[in-house]
Amino acid sequence: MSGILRQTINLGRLYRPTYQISTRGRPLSLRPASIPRPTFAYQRVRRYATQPEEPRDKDEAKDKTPGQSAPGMEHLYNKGGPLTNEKAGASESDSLRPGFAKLTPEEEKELVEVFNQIKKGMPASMAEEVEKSFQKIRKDGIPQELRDTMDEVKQGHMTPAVAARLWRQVSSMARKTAESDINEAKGAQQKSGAHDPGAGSKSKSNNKGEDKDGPAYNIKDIKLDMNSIILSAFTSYLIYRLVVPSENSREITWQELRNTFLDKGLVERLVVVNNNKVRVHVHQQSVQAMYPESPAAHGNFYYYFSIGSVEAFERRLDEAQAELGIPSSERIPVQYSREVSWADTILSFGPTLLFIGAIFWLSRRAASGAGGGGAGGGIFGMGKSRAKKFNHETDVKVKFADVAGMDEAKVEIMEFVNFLKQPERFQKLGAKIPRGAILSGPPGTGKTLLAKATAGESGVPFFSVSGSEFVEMFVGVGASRVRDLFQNARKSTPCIIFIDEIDAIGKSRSKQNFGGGNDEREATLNQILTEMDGFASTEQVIVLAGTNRADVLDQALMRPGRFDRHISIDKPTMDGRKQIFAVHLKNIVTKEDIEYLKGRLAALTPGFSGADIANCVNEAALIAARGNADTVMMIHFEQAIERVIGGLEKKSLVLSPEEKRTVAYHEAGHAICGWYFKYADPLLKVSIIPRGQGALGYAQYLPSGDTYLMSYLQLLDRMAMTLAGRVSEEIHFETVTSGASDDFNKVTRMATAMVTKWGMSPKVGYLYFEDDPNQLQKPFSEETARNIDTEVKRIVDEAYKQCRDLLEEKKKEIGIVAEELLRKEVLTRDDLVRLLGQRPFEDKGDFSKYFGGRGDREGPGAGIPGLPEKPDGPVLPPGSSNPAPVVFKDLNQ
Ligand SMILES: Nc1ncnc2c1ncn2[C@@H]1O[C@H](COP(=O)(O)OP(=O)(O)OP(=O)(O)O)[C@@H](O)[C@H]1O
Repeated sequence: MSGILRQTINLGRLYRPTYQISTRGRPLSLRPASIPRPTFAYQRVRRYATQPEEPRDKDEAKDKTPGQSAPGMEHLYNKGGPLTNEKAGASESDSLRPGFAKLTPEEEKELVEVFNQIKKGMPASMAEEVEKSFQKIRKDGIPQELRDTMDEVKQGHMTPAVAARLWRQVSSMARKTAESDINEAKGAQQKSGAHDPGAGSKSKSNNKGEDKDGPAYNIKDIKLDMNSIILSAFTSYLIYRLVVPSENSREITWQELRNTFLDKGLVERLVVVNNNKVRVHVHQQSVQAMYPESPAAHGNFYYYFSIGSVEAFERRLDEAQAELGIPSSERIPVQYSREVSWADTILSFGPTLLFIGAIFWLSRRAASGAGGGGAGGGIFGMGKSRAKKFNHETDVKVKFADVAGMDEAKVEIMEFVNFLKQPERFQKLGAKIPRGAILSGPPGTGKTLLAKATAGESGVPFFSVSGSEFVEMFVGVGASRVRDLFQNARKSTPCIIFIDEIDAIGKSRSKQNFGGGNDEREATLNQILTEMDGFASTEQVIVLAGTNRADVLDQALMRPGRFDRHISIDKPTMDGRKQIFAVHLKNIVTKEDIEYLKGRLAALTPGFSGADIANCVNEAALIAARGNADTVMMIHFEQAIERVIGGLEKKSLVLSPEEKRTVAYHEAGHAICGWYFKYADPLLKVSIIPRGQGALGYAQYLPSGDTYLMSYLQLLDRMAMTLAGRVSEEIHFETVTSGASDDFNKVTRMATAMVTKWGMSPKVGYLYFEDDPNQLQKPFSEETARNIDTEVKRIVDEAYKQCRDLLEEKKKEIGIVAEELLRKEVLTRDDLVRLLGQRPFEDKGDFSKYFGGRGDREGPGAGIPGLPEKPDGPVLPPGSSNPAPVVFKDLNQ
């Protein structure tokens, strides 16, 4: 603004008679020197510093006729030169719109350049539009207020507020231009309508923008008008040019400055910028009078020259002024300024700003995701639920018929299906349907399958998500995903949500806080609780959740109104396994008698989960395919089962003859005990081929059925049988090996359970002690501890004695079996019958049915549920601590 003021004052001064100027003082604000000066001295000021020098003689005046270029600067604005203004005719400036200012020649030139640039490769129609816009700017100029702001920017006052003003003015200009175009078009139309009555009637409807034939205008047209967009772009470009002023200045040399401006008194002041550049501010009116075509005659232009050092520049300037005879009081003012360009500042702060901006943006996005939920919330959609939606028509094809062997669970869950199918049946009696059910059970028992089948039967969409998918490192994301999931579910009611592994988030809050809380998990759990509470009782959203650890779940989840039902799904029974085999055998090509096959396989696979069975069947098919068999045969199934139980055969592991011998006698000891103890499980197979992890030998026993109770005698027989490997080593070798450690582990656990849980020790009594590893203090006294230790030892010793007695007695038989084992590596039940004769006890039930009915009956309740075929305690090589698969694991639970 101050620049503009100064200009007007200068303008006024230029036309004042010289005497006025010489007698009247100048405004104080402009010239700080208030020292009284003689008129002479004042006039000298005019001549050298603020006014063009008057021609000393007429000849000189002739040389300086207006319209001439500054000497030495002709190349800049000669005819056709870059700064000439030949195109801007006087007639065009006459047609300026009120409030508009014309473009300067160099602005116009830049426009031409930009236009030529963007026209390249542009479709003809669009180029035409651009051309039109260009002509419009040339003709109309730009609004004066915009020009003022641009001048302000030029003076170096570019603040965010000025930038915002600029932008507003540019857009307003674009809008006004578009509006004027529209008005012109309307006017033209109305004019033509005046001659044509038909068209006139149409023009009425035009006002409402409803004319179907002619162009209709409304506010949308203005917003999207091509001209306005291009106009905006052009003007923005001009502003850019102003902000980056390289094009609005020209470098000159000291000589040029002297000859062209300094000597002629055209220099108003000099500004030393950043100690390396001097900006020359000239008396614009004087320059305009002397060199009308010079770009310096316009407000937006200045010359500059570079300097090596400020001192050298000052010296030179002093010398020059001294030469010109300028008195020291009237010398050209020199200012010193330090300028940092707007763009440079932004660039230097750029990385920091970018970083701060990125963090701000990310946190905003995360917060919006966490807080707002809804679709697409969160950082990269983080707050969005990852639940997979299955469409009941296309994706969920599972029906209850595909879920075998869990009849009770099916009955329980059937109620949900009925509710989803016929809600009114329940509602009319005022019944509230359970909100959800927790399906708990060991891995692979078909919890997900059952949930899917529920959706398949009810014919509703099914949202499946795992509990761990709610857990993320960002706080609030879990809760947000829960919200999103339930929101989506509500949109597709009736539907079923299935949250697998809910223990990942639903752990008891008091338990998980032990040793440090987890607020994120707690917030997620709270959100689930809230969402489940939030259902209206008529809302048909059923939430099913699966877990292997129902015991760790928060009680709040289990209360009525949330997961009202608790459906426990155990590993399948013999009958269940048969049914599951039947389901999976449907897809297998086999010529075996399916009825017999599924029975035998079920008998062979006690303790298998549904997933194990599915895997076994698939494995059998793979083995058959590997052997190029046409159909899958019994042998393939047996190999598959063995592989699933014992692991892969380790053919690469070569044992020394001594080690092999030890393993053979160890396994023979187990086999003999299994054969001659009444309550031992019937032996199916014994092998000394290393398998799986660290197991050097392997004996497979087969419980005749699913057993739920174990007698003292049964347990004792089993323990004796487990110790048989070590006892056999003791009897047949000089020394013993480390291979029986896993056997001892099992025996100890079994004996401890007998004493502390099953009330089988008269000395300890009928007490139950929880063996919680997190318990810091034992729940019994020192004396009881001592008693437990003594009793455990007594029971193990008893089992040992029983085993030793038998093996001493059957030393010869052990030798026979061991030598045969060394020869054949694998012995089946038939081999044992051949070597030892019929087992002295009768086999019963499924065993006799599916394994030839040979042998004798086995002891009552020989099997333990879930622990059927037992890879016997392995014989480990010395130094190895890797135990064989745990056999009696369930006894401790
Ligand atoms: N009762 C069953 N009838 C038929 N197939 C079954 C049954 N149970 C399990 N399966 C088979 O096992 C596979 C895995 O079962 P599913 O995923 O339902 O187990 P899960 O209990 O959810 O396991 P996890 O607890 O590990 O999530 C099923 O796809 C199916 O092939």
